[in-house]
Amino acid sequence: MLLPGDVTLERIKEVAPRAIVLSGGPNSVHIADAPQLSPGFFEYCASNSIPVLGICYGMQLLVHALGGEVKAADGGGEYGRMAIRTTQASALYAQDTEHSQQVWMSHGDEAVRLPQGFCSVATSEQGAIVAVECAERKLFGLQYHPEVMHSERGTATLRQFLFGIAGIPADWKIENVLEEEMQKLRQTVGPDEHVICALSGGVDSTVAATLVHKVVGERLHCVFVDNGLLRFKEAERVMETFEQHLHLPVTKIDDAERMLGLLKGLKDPEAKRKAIGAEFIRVFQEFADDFKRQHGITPKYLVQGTLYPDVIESCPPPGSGQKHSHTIKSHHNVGGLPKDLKFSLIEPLRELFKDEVRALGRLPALNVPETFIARHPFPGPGLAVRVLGDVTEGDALDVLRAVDEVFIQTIREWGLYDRIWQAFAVFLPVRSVGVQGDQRTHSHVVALRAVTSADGMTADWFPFEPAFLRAVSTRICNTVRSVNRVVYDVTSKPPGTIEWE
Ligand SMILES: Nc1ncnc2c1ncn2[C@@H]1O[C@H](COP(=O)(O)OP(=O)(O)OP(=O)(O)O)[C@@H](O)[C@H]1O
Ligand SMILES: O=c1[nH]c(=O)c2[nH+]cn([C@@H]3O[C@H](COP(=O)(O)O)[C@@H](O)[C@H]3O)c2[nH]1
Ligand SMILES: NC(=O)CC[C@H](N)C(=O)O
Ligand SMILES: [Mg+2]
Repeated sequence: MLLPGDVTLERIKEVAPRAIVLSGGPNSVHIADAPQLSPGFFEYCASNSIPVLGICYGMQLLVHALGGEVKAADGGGEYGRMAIRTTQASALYAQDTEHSQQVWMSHGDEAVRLPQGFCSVATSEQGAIVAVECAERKLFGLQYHPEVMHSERGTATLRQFLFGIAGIPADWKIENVLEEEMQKLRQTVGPDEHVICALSGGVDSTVAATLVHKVVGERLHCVFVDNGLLRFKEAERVMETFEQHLHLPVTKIDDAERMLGLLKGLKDPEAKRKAIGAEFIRVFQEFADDFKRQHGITPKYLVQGTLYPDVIESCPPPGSGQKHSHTIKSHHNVGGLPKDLKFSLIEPLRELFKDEVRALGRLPALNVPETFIARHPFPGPGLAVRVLGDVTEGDALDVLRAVDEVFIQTIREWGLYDRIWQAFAVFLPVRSVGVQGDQRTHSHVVALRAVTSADGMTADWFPFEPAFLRAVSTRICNTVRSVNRVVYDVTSKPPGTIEWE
């Protein structure tokens, strides 16, 4: 169960957890209204023998609250890949002292002095204390992020905490999620009510639509929006794939002209995201109004394939109690929704991560075709977050479509598509000088990005062979004549994000 950072001890007692994980967060323990542990927290955990694991900010909070010292790191912090090694036997690492691994970091503060009874059990390459414990009181802290796939032994460490130290049974199953979500739907949607599904051709909305269809049948109406921000021939390809593989009725709505009109002159990434989110909803609203005119009934519900990362990165919804998290970017389907939304949202995947959604879709009960499941994610705001600045300026969208197509086709030809989480091109608002056919050119620069990830929360750049990069760059400059320079993005997340805006 997820509880907000300012949860009261009374609420924790009601929930009666068998273990507590204190998560990371953007704050520093020294900031006046940073989240704190409620009075009596440690006494409650000790008297009920509840193990506590603090991760990143959570570890800093444990150290600070129990009398240790946390300071801004001298070297500026650690972001992305870092090597760590254990320094002594510990419960958290199951007494394994020969333990070194690559982990993912994202912090500017560090513990420099530990509370009484605690010891440091691992340090980073840069010398930071990165794992601490007071095994006797079952208190543990990790400065790095064991929950992300790029932390090599992170899952093993979490398993040791939950199943070894806390003794919790491992009984979470994706089959149960399917059953629970279908049950919720049966209770929510009345027998004569109609439902619209925002369907993009991506993994999430396809799995969501298939799940909802199992419950509401032909009262589900899928809407695919061509917002003018799709990739090369994407609208045709998506409609064709739907027809061949997914036997659900889908209406395609062409909204390109209106969407691009709204984006004209917008440069700020958040302004663009908000405009796109609002326009998506306007299209669904118009579809609902048309439906009412034709059938005399207004669809009340809107299904979206929203995932938990979309919620984490977007503006925390009012009333969610998550006042301590930062808006990284407003995903069009969460933070980009207008305030006067007339639909009730149905988001069966809202608490899941992409790897879990893929597992859900592959369950025999849903049996979503692999062509949807294996697709790279593509964001709803589409190429608008890949053309930096005003997307309507010049030929940016067309150039980007052409480059992206060459990049993806080359990846497929080299047999790399399934080894990459997501790959795409970015149009930069700069020009560079080149020479082609002995002539001077002053042309576009594009960046290529390809990353590995499990859930989009963290990512690493994909290590293409030099021969691939050489081939793809030559092919791009030869076929897309207005591009004379190609660069490859070698930034992990953090410190970057996957998309550039
Ligand atoms: N072009 C579109 N038309 C209709 N709905 C869309 C469109 N693009 C996005 N959406 C809605 O917004 C949601 C979030 O988009 P997102 O890209 O995260 O998910 P997805 O497209 O379903 O899956 P993926 O992440 O694999 O691309 C979708 O699940 C869908 O409900
Ligand atoms: O539907 C979406 N609407 C959005 O507004 C949005 N923004 C980012 N993304 C996708 O989310 C994942 C993480 O992206 P970032 O590292 O760029 O935040 C990556 O897979 C991104 O492509 C979005 N998907
Ligand atoms: N990821 C985190 O929890 C970061 C904690 C804190 N904001 C820091 O930068 O050190
Ligand atoms: Mg998508």
